[in-house]
Amino acid sequence: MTTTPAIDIDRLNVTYGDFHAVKDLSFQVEQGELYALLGTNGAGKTSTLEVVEGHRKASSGTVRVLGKDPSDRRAVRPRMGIMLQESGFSPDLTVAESVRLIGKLSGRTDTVDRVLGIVDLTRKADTRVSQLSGGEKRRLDFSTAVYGRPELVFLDEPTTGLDIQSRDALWDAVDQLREDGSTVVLTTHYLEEAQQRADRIGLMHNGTFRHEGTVAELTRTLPAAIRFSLPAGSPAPLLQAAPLADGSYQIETFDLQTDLKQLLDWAHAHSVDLVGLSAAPTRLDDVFRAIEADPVAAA
Ligand SMILES: Nc1ncnc2c1ncn2[C@@H]1O[C@H](COP(=O)(O)OP(=O)(O)OP(=O)(O)O)[C@@H](O)[C@H]1O
Repeated sequence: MTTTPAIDIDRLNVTYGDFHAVKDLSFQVEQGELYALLGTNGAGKTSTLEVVEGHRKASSGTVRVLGKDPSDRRAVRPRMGIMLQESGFSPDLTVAESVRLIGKLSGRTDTVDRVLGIVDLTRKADTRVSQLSGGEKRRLDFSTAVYGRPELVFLDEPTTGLDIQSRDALWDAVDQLREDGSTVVLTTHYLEEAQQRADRIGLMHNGTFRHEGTVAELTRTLPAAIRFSLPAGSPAPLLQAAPLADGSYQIETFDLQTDLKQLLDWAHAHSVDLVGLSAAPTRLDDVFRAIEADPVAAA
């Protein structure tokens, strides 16, 4: 049985006057997935999400959210929890009043106590928003994503300003939402979070995808690096080891395990110490840097 995707985007375009911010973008987010929409600054992530969240009209293309047109706010809004970068709660309201307001505005059912417990603000229930710290405000923002266990959750830079404990607690709560069946769309510039959490990633640059897939699929687009130095008087290293400016060597490889074994076998056979040996798999950061450094991609 095929299920309807939580988000289905077909040839989306967003223009601002003459400026083409999103260009023929197509992708789907499956139900229950954690999908990270990542990209360079100005890539078009916010423009895309504004259409998906029903805040902006597409210039052209088709967008379906939970099987509906996102501009049909009454049908879609109660089923979505959106944690923006700034939720803009009134500074005069207390934390409990703000959470109650989320319930009224979203139309979902929950209890204020449960939500405050999840975002760890129970002790601040009667504190005014204006008196919260930056991290506490961010946790209050997160209530919008938690209240009433929405089917589809958007997290826009959710952990910015959070200490490590609050970050862990937020991700535990996201795991819980997913266990309850929610689909999660994440945008973040903390790439290691996307690397750890995302089922799939759409990587945008200049209004379109440069890559889309699992972390393994994205990182497979670039070689991994093995680095080492050799003590003076060592024999010449394997052919594919390129000398670097600091006197060390680097082997770039798409088959880290095989090449590392070959290097270790060579060192053993020649009784050579590989000084400062490191073998780093490709990370999402490397894929990003390669996009920014690529003159064709940057055009
Ligand atoms: N209202 C607007 N009018 C004109 N141009 C806009 C408008 N909103 C966004 N843009 C431009 O569209 C492009 C995409 O912007 P968008 O905010 O969607 O990118 P983003 O991927 O979210 O970027 P960032 O990571 O920097 O937040 C940028 O070049 C931006 O300057």
